[in-house]
Amino acid sequence: MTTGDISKRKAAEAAIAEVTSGMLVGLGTGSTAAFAISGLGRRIAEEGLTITAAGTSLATEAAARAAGIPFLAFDDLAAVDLCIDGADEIDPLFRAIKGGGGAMLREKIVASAATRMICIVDASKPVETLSRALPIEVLSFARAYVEGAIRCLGGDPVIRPAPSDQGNLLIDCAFGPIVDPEGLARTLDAIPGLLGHGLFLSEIDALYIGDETSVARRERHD
Ligand SMILES: O=C(CO)[C@H](O)[C@H](O)COP(=O)(O)O
Repeated sequence: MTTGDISKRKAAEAAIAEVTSGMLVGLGTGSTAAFAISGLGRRIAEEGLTITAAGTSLATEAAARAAGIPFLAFDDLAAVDLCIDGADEIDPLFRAIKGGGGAMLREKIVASAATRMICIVDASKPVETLSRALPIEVLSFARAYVEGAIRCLGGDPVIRPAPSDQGNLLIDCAFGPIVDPEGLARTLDAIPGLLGHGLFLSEIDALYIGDETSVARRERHD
């Protein structure tokens, strides 16, 4: 296991300690969330933990089912007790870029439905200013229009070769340092045909940062 994997696993293992029987747990997508899924499967087998899960991608659903975690159909999801998910970058105000795995649309729905969201990352993810390319999900019919709108905003759109779980286009948009994430999110939310983006600005309540030997836990204090 790489150093990064050890760090991700430490963050995930610390976060799943917050899960208690009876919860509906939103499970994220990606390599860090995968450690949370396997850890919850282990707790179900060893401790008799009883939970139901909702997933943020088809890959997560398959992994959860393989781990023995009872799963709710996505379109039956209305409210989630606790969401546990990774991030690609997160700033000191708990504003994050997600969607490296292309799952940010479902991730945003699950996070928004959650009473509490925990973000689990390794030490490479915290940044002062969000700046990595921002993933967006786009209706194929609106591709040229949305690409043009992104360029007008100073972004450089690059289409991914594979579509989203919903069959839509995934486009990474490099904006450079994002100094006003709230303003950019408002602008993106208003573009017709743009179905979702990876800016998570208010959803995250707690952050677990793992490294090789320890985990730092921080709570959001608004
Ligand atoms: O947003 C995501 C997937 O859409 C992931 O949480 C994000 O890409 C982090 O992935 P990893 O845990 O593999 O570093």
